[in-house]
Amino acid sequence: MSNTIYIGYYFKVKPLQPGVEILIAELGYAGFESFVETEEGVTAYIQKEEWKDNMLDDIQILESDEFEISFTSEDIEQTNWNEEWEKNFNPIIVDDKCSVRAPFHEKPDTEFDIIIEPKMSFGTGHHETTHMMIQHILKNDFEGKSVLDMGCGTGVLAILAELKGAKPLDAIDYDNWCYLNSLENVERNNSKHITVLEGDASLLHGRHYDIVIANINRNILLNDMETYVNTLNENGVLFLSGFYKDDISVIEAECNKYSLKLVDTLERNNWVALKFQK
Ligand SMILES: C[S@@+](CC[C@H](N)C(=O)[O-])C[C@H]1O[C@@H](n2cnc3c(N)ncnc32)[C@H](O)[C@@H]1O
Repeated sequence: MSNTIYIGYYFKVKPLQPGVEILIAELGYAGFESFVETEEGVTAYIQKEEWKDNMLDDIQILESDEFEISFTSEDIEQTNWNEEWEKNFNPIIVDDKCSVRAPFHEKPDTEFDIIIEPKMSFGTGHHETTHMMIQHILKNDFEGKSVLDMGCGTGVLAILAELKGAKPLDAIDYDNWCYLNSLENVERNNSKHITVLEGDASLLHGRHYDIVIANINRNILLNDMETYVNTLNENGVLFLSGFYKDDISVIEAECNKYSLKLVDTLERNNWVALKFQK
């Protein structure tokens, strides 16, 4: 193990749920790499050289009146993340049909069983947006469809889409950790039709899909929407998440510009996941 020094930020969150989930998502977007949840709060880690003094400025939940959040920080030696995860990562089951678990959990009795090496990537199914995207995939037809999972994190959504019969599939993430973790998970789940790529929307030129799944965040989605739409086949379907209920109008307006129609909305703890039809 290297001697990388991390800054560990320990946040106490009251009330814990759903505050802790929102906090983790916002810290993840800000650049924190790893999180360990306990019953009292969450410790967020970032490499010392990645830390910038203004990093907490955009964490909206810290300004919220709904939650009381205090934090302390300290320099720490690199932790064995897997060990920490093993202590704190519970399997999840979505709609009695799909389990997402780590290799060290017992196999549940579900139609779809996905094994994720948790490590540091987003996408263990615990976040509301991943949960709702799994629900969308479960209730839609993927048989024989070509699929793009943009911002794939652990690759969980692409893996489920393949289990539902989709092929071929591309899973793309601009983060090297997520790219490597997706490769590992694709192999572990024996997903034969998924190609994992490292990069962003600039990779999409000349590629076409029946279904595009993108659980990223409001600003990236707005910025890259035209590229997503151009990559979508006629009558294609676009699933979007990574933003709050309040953002629906701006996301829908952007989609309407390209004649995409909002046909289904899921909501969970103020987060939403939308289905658009081309
Ligand atoms: C909210 S996570 C979703 C992960 C996974 N798809 C899930 O549903 O759990 C967003 C992912 O998008 C990636 N990402 C953010 N901006 C991106 C961009 N411009 N292009 C590609 N990936 C991006 C992040 O690295 C992160 O893994």
